[in-house]
Amino acid sequence: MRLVIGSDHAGWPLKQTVIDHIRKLGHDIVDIGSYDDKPVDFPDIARAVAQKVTSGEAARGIMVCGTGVGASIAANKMKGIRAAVCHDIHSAHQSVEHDDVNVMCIGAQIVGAWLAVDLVSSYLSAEFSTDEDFRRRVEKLRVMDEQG
Ligand SMILES: O=C[C@H](O)[C@H](O)[C@H](O)COP(=O)(O)O
Repeated sequence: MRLVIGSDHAGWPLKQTVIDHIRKLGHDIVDIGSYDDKPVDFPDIARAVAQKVTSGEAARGIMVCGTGVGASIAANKMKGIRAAVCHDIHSAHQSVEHDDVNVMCIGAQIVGAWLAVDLVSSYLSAEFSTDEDFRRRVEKLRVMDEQG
């Protein structure tokens, strides 16, 4: 899978661990920054991650900020994005299976490296269900994106 990852300064320390893990899993990942602890605004990075996903350049995205919350709010402002903070394994895979989440957000101040890589593995191995209930609900999300 081709992926995109971004972080703000608070997420940056965890980001490289996540990237290394994703590469070991055999995925192709583009790192759009940030690249150090210099303060940056998470909406700018989340927007860039979202654009890579909505353009089709990446199948899914990952954002790492302090809590994952700001990143998910920002990414969800972008049409076509279904972003979620996932700090437990069940949410990491069910968010894809039921909700077709395409940007997973992680808080580097909340989870450690071991949990982060397990979250990412769960997220990447999950597929959107073919169940018509879940398809109908995600279609309603798409309509909300279009019409409010
Ligand atoms: O939801 C927002 C994120 O957790 C940010 O990473 C956080 O607000 C950054 O805070 P600071 O600029 O104090 O490091």
